[in-house]
Parts: sequence; structure tokens; C-alpha cells
Amino acid sequence: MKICVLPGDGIGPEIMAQAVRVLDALDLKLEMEEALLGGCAVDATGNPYPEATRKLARAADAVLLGAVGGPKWDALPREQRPERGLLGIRKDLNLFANLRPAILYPELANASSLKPEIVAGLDILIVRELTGDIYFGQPRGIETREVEGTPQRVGWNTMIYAEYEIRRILKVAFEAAQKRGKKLCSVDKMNVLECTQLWRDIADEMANDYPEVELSHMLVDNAAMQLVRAPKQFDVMVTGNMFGDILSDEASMLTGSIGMLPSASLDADNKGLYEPSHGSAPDIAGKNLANPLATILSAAMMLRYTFNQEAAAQRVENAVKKVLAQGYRTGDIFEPGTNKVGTREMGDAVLAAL
Ligand SMILES: NC(=O)c1ccc[n+]([C@@H]2O[C@H](COP(=O)([O-])OP(=O)(O)OC[C@H]3O[C@@H](n4cnc5c(N)ncnc54)[C@H](O)[C@@H]3O)[C@@H](O)[C@H]2O)c1
Ligand SMILES: CC(C)[C@H](C(=O)O)[C@@H](O)C(=O)O
Ligand SMILES: [Mg+2]
Repeated sequence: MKICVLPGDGIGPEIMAQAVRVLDALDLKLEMEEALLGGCAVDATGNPYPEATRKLARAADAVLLGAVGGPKWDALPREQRPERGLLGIRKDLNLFANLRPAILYPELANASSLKPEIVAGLDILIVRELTGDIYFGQPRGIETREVEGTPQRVGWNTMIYAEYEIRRILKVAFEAAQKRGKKLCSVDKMNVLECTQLWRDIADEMANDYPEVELSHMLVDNAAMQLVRAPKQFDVMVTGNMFGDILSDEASMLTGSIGMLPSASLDADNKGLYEPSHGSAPDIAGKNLANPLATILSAAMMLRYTFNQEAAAQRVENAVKKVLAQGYRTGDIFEPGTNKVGTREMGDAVLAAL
């Protein structure tokens, strides 16, 4: 069980250190090797996804990632920015299926942005397509053109999905719904965008193959609203890369914090990259303030999906439940009456619970 560990930038190394300690404590035969991705890789090699990292990631069974990016690199040419490293590894490893489970731990009911009665028992799986859409569509660019008689800068991207891309992500979503609450909500913007009209047509065609799953469609603006109005109407949500990026950050706050939302990005064989859904949080980096639980829970997803170590995955998840029940809280989920701790101390608590 070979794991390529990519701590990344900002809070990445801090949260990753805790996830690695947890994995070490499990007594599984895990081999972990570190490499550079993102801004740290740009600084060391000029490339956000260096060849050495690519080799290690491709040879590993799974990749565990902290987060990449930060203001230090925002002025670089786009191809050299940390985020391109992240998109590069996702594309290179064909990680088209991004699973983002938004689960409310009962202890965090008061930390949720919504009233406890609206979120109690919340358990949504967001299935986000991850290697297509406007993120990767060509052409794209910024250039000066004559528009309405005046030369001015024009910026453009292309939202595009091919049928095979839509089918394979919908298959993941239908199958997930079949194993869970049997409800699938496909989120699109078919009233405006051809690309997502095709998405909706294909979802309707595929629904015939999954008679047990109740398929519904929702326009993305309504979905954003429904998520904060009545989130428990959702079981599995499936959507494209861009809408999924936005809706998953929104959903994270229903569970108390973006620091609680793990993710798995899988290829067709469940080889995967596992990372928290949040970013490198430059505002709190280096201060021992970041919540490491999303990364620790991402490691649990890795044990489950790539390594078939269900018992170990549950041990980690139960340890997280236990530390929350014991009252340990990083700042993002703190409320009066609980025990405020830092990143490292939260890791200590999870280890003790294990
Ligand atoms: N997967 C990734 O590597 C990833 C994801 C999102 C953003 N980014 C990058 O991260 C950088 C910062 O982006 P941003 O500020 O928009 O989003 P962000 O997710 O890094 O931070 C948003 C807010 O959430 C807080 N936050 C995030 N993670 C937290 C944690 N674990 N514990 C406590 N608080 C946490 C931050 O302090 C900040 O206030 C950008 O360069 C962006 O491109 C990377
Ligand atoms: C950093 C960025 C490229 C990335 C994305 O948009 O996919 C992030 O926001 C995420 O959600 O993983
Ligand atoms: Mg995002």
C-alpha cells in the first residue's frame, strides 16, 4: 500500500503532519513517500507538478494531498501557478470522480451555519465531475481585440462536456445513490447552457438503467438556495466541475466548517487522490490554528476506497467522532463550553482516541 504524500502549501504541511501520524498509528503496512506539488514545487523546480512528483504519484496506489496555493504565487503566469499543479495531477491521473460527503456530526449541530433542527442527521454526498467542464475546456485566454470599434481586453473560457465524460460521472453517482438513500439530484443550468442540457438529457436516458434510484433535476441557482433552506431533501447530488466546486464549499458550512469536509478523487479503478475540500488557508497558515479533521477524514476515505480497509477507515472515523464528543475543537468549530485546541493538539486527541 504505497501512498504518495503531498503536503503542499500554507496550512498543508500542518494538517498533513496530523494525518500522517494517524496513518502511522494504524499498524497497517503503509509506505509513505513525500513529494512536492503546488507553490513549494514552483519554488524548488519552477513547475507546480514536477516530473519527480508525477513519477511517484503514478507509481503509488494512492495520493494524499494537503492543499496548494497562496498569494505568493498569484502573480505568476497561469501555467506556473500552484493551482495548475493540482489540475495537472487530477487530469494526469484521470481522477474524474470527486466525492465530497457533507456529514453533520451531532456534536457540531450548533457550529453549523443553519439551525440545528434543519441540519440534524445531515448526510449528503456531492459527486463532482473533476477533469472536464470550463476548468479544462479549450479555447481559453485573455487578449486584446477590437470590440464595438474599441480595442479592449477580452477574457474567455469554454464550458464543454463530451458524452463519455457525462456518462461516467453519472454512473458513479447513480451507483452511489443505489447504495445509499436511492435519491439522486442532478444539478445543471439547462435553461441557459447547452452543455448542461446535454448533461440533463443523458441523465434521463441513464435513469432507465437504475429503476431503484429516483432521479430529479435542479437548476444550480435553486440548488444553492435549497441547500441552505432544506438540505436534508438531498441524498446524492451530482454536478459538473464548476458548480460542484461552489456547492461543496457551501455544503461544508452546513457541517460546521470547511475544515470538516474530506474528499476522494477517483479514477475508474478507485485509484485515487484524497484531500480536504478546503484550500491552503493563507490567513491562518503557520499558526497551528487549522482544523486537521478534513485531512484525517480524507485519509479514512483513502483506506476505504483505494485500500479496502473498511475496519481501519471506521477506526479513524470513530476516533474523530470521539474527540468531538470529548469536546475538542479547533477555532473554526469552537463554541463556548468546548475545549479550544490547535492543529497539533487535535492530532494528539485523535491519536489518543485511536
Ligand atoms: N485543493 C486545494 O489545494 C485548494 C482548494 C481551495 C483553494 N485552494 C487555494 O488556496 C488558496 C486560498 O484560497 P481561499 O482562501 O479562497 O480558500 P481556503 O479554503 O484556503 O480558505 C477559506 C477560509 O476558510 C478557512 N479554512 C480553510 N481551511 C481551514 C481549516 N482546515 N481549518 C480552519 N479554517 C480553514 C481559511 O482560514 C479561510 O478563512 C488559494 O490559492 C486557492 O487557489 C486550494
Ligand atoms: C484550487 C482549485 C483549483 C480547486 C478547484 O477549484 O477544484 C479547489 O477550489 C477545490 O475545490 O479543490
Ligand atoms: Mg474549491
